[in-house]
Amino acid sequence: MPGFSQANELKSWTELATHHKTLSKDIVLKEYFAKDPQRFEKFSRVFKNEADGGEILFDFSKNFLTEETLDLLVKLAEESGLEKLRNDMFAGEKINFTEGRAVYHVALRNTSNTKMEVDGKSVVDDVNAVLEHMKEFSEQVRSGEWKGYTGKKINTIVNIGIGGSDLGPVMVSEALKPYGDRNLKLHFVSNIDGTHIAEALKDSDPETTLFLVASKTFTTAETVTNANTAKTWFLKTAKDDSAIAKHFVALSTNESEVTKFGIDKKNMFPFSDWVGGRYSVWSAIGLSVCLYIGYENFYQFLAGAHAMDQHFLKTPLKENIPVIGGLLSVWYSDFFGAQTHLVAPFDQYMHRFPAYLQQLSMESNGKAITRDGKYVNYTTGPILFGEPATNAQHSFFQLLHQGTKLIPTDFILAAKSHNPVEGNKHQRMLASNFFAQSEALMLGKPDSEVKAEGAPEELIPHKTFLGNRPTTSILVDKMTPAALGALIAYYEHLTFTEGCVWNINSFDQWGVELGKKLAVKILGELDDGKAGEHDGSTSSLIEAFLARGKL
Ligand SMILES: O=P(O)(O)OC[C@H]1O[C@H](O)[C@H](O)[C@@H](O)[C@@H]1O
Repeated sequence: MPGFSQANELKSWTELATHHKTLSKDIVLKEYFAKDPQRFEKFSRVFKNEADGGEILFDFSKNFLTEETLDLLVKLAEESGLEKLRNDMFAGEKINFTEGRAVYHVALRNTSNTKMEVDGKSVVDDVNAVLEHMKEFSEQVRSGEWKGYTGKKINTIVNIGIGGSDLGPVMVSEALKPYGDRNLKLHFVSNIDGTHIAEALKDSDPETTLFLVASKTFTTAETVTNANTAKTWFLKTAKDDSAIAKHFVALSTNESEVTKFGIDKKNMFPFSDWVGGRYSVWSAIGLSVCLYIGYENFYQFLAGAHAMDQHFLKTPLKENIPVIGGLLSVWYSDFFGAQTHLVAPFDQYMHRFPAYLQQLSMESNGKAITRDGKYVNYTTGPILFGEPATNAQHSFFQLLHQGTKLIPTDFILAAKSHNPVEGNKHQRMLASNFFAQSEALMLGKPDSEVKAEGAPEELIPHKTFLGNRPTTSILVDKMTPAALGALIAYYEHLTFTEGCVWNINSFDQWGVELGKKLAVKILGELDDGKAGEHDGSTSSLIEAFLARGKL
């Protein structure tokens, strides 16, 4: 435990509160740029990705910060024990103390084969053995050497998993679609809503479909139910249980449940309990991605994340890109009263990125209890949301520009498009919006300008934009596997930094449990056809469902 309970007991927190009083009255971003021609240089950082030689430019200069702010925020990180907690994570210490586990997803992408241990035992060989198995298997499936039970090549992959066993694989395979094998059809089935599995099966042929049952625990009701439905569907045609081995593999930590389900141990891709669900795309859970983009690209994805890990581990805090991102988030949440964090990728392939980040951020830092068991005296994890731009501009950006809320926003763009159609015209239009949005959010539009344009007097307030809305712009060279790996790792370490300052355990998820238990109880009532003891609303709703939903 760190030497403090509540973050707002820290000296730097009090100093930040005093600093905030003056800065919040004074800061007008456009004026700060006018006053300081070096502002961009001071507050932007370039990440050099050793994995593929690419760069990612993080421009923090359109945020509410001065050199004093940054120094105080760095002091806050130091006082909160960020360096120790980070080093403990990289040393395999059990920093997820409520579950007695190490937090070691960084060991899954240890492409430099650095010594990494848990309980004094190296994990490097085990991690590499699973990667080797993934390589061999993905090459066999992609080449057609792996055959279905009637001797046909696999052309459809159905990943059955939910939460971290779904969001990472879907997001990454969508984001890296340009690297995908288009002869492989991918389906991701997560929802217990029968529609999800039914639609995937309608589109699949049992002779050529491979099911990946992805579940860390292998006890998640949705996944086990969907997997059993898939098995029944498959056996209806295949008839013989021995055919399962060619069509079902498991990605899990739970060997006994996997074998109980009927999947052979040799078709199981294991990982360890020190991999949290929302950090598991780097593990065997990423097999669908590996099958789709091929092992070399998957390995590059890991290497890009590893490069960001090394940056996070070794760079002084003031230059440390994810640390700055995390501290800014704390700054907005706890001193400016921001409730949200918007992430808008200017990249259609990244359309599931905000959904992925929602689990990463909100399952990690949606907590209110400090590491020593007290209720926090301040606000913690923001509500993260987002949609790809430019679409988002045409829906909810109105609220960003003229609403009453402060919404710290990240914009992400890759300079080089994978599809430079029409002589790159689309890309230039996309990029022009990326620049225009952050500029407009900062500059606003004063009433004098609206007036000068000849707007009628009564419309002037409606057409005026206050501006001074903060944004972080993230410019990637090209969205390669290594760049995406680094970008995800950036958000992971940003989330880590926030949780450390707030002194909460970012690595458990007890909050998900209650709903699951209640659902099991009510399922029994639905099976019996009668509502049990509930409040008036819940029993009436159950009765109404029973009356209307009869088959
Ligand atoms: O991979 P599984 O064990 O099936 O878990 C899937 C998901 O279920 C949960 O309820 C957790 O909140 C998630 O963190 C997890 O990713």
